[in-house]
Amino acid sequence: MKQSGGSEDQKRRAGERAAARVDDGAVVGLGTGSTAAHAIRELGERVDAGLDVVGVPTSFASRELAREVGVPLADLDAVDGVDVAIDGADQVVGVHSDDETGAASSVLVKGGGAAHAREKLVDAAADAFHVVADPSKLAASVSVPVPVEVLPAARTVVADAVRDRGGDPSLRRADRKDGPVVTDNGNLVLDCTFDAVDDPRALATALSTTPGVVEHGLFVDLADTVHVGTDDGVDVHDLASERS
Ligand SMILES: O=C[C@H](O)[C@H](O)[C@H](O)COP(=O)(O)O
Repeated sequence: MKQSGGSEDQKRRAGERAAARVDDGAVVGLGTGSTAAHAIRELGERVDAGLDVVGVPTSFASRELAREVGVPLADLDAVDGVDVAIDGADQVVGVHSDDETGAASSVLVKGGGAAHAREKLVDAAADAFHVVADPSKLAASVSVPVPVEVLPAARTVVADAVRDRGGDPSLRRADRKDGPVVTDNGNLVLDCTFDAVDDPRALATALSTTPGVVEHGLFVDLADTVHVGTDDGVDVHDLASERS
């Protein structure tokens, strides 16, 4: 499921640039995935150099990495708010590296690592949500499967509901375990392929209102800034200012 055509250097540039924007004293949402990991490592370096931050992890993996690099941690319900979240994406729709189209709105597809439920919770709670990506993630429309985390007992009824909307749900299987991927929350993931997603907002609402769905991977208009690491720098798309 997890694929990215981007290079590690591109991801590192994006992650480091976003981490460089974190102010002293901030509560920081720590995203999941290989690109967000670069931001967490950079935050660790900055903590070593004296930066005072508290990280709110979005997954077992981001918690482990933050512990390893020395970023102090707190749970979401133990902080007064989240100042900034830094997170990756499997696809960033509506932002183009050549600025062919405006970036007044954006849709992210997340959940390639099955972390999207906690990611959405933390990213949406943040005053500023910085996405970190490489150019391979940019797309004109949603063209990757949409991950849907479901209660285990709901997998067949949610799969039926997805089919009713023209989607093709597939239970995510584990790589090195027989059976399905089980999320950090003890749930299952349906990867839902749609031929065309003409109205991502409508699909997001439909999925959110389907009983048994814990969370889906469509993040509509949540991102404030997208940092796209390139071969020689970082393209920064400030969506918040373009929306206002
Ligand atoms: O569940 C995982 C997350 O949504 C990740 O942020 C997303 O899959 C992107 O990961 P990566 O930066 O490794 O491509």
